[in-house]
Amino acid sequence: MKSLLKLHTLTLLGLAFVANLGLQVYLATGQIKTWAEINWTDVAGEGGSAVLALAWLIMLLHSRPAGRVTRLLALGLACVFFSWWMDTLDEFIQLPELAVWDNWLETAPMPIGLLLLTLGIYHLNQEQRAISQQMSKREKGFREHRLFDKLTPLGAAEYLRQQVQLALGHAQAEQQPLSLVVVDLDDFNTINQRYGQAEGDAVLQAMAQLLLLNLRRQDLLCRLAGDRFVAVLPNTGETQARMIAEELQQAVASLAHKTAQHGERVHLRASTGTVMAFDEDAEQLLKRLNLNLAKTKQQLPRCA
Ligand SMILES: Nc1nc2c(ncn2[C@@H]2O[C@H](COP(=O)(O)OP(=O)(O)OP(=O)(O)O)[C@@H](O)[C@H]2O)c(=O)[nH]1
Repeated sequence: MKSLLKLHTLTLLGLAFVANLGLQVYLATGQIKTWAEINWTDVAGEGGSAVLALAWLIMLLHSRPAGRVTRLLALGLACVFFSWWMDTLDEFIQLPELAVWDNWLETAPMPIGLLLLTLGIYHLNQEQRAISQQMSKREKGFREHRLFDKLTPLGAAEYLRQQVQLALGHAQAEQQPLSLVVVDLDDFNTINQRYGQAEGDAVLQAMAQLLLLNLRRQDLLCRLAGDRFVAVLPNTGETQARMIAEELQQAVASLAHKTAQHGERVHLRASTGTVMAFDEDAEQLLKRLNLNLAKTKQQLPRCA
């Protein structure tokens, strides 16, 4: 309540001043009614409405940040309150028969207040729409964020599937070849075991950077899972894809990654696989790519 008073002192003081001014004008020009002359049903109806309008105003000021919408709604409610307040006052104070100005004081603020409230609600509606748009953008951003790998700056498996599907569409439309290359570290598990998970993470991050450096601008690199990376190569036939795979394999073997703890060189080796797209969907193409890699892996001598 204290903070509410601090923030909206002027509004509330202004309203208290105007309400008091109305009371003083009525007291100066009229006469206080006797108990018997007071219509208590009117007092309850008009006074109750005034109290409610004041309660709405306080709740509004308490819950909304300062700004145009709050100003319009607050002013509107203040006018409505004032109108009902003056209405209530004349239940207690008898004004001269000939006075007409009191009608203006009671009636005029009401339509002005309702007009301001309408304007306020209109702008509130606009404000809500803008907020909803912002929220849905954020939600989309969040959903897309989930498509990206947390360790490397690369797209993750779902993103890869989506991009392969798109690339297949483009390749078909442009009658151009499309190939995929998979690069998978050999015995990566041993690196984790020997140097720890954190060092394993560092190796995967270095791998991502290294592969990116060795690919062309038009290629897209994603992390399919664990130590498995897939590059989507547009406008690339099988022979060229094999050459790129070979280069990537050599780059991995030449990488002199040093451990963070003792600066020890970690010797890396990778197996690769390639596929060129035919008349198939992303799922089938990736399956073929994984099978191709599995065949290569089978031929590897197993490390102890
Ligand atoms: N440090 C680290 N390890 C991971 C991450 N994701 C998966 N791994 C580990 O990577 C290892 C992958 O094991 P495997 O699929 O057997 O691969 P590999 O040891 O390279 O064996 P081959 O591929 O057959 O040569 C598992 O031990 C996983 O726990 C990660 O984000 N960080």
